[in-house]
Amino acid sequence: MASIFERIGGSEAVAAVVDDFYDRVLADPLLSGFFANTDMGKLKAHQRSFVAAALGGPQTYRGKTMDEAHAGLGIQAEHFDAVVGHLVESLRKHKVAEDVIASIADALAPLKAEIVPSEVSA
Ligand code: HEM
Repeated sequence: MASIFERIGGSEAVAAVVDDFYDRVLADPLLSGFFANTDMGKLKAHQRSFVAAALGGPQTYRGKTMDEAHAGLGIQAEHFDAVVGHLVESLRKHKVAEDVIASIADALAPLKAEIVPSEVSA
């Protein structure tokens, strides 16, 4: 059974999706502010890491946990959903099949709880 990575079309197709996704996130006024102080190299790495998480690829990232990396940034559910929405649009643009897109969205869903702080009432 082909991996999601293979079903998208391998590294070239994935690179094209990452570029398109990156442009969409930066062009979205809801999201661009989060990355205002992030340099471009780091931002590219961020989008690759996001796509890698979506593809369930080998976990090569050895940095902070997702909740440590995003603590204090004020990321809300709507921001997480908007980022996932841009990825879905990029995948559609590159003619990825809808069932593959659905698997990708499923793979990202569990990260939402780590990245969006829960609303704990004081
Ligand atoms: C599956 C979802 C995501 C993954 C896998 C992911 C991954 C990462 C990683 C690996 C880092 C770097 C941590 C470090 O410096 O050690 C990071 C930082 C960051 N992430 Fe995410 N992220 C995700 C979702 C989001 C979302 C939804 C937003 C905002 C809308 C966001 C905004 C940021 C920002 C602003 C930083 C700090 C960048 C900087 O250092 O300037 N991330 N993320």
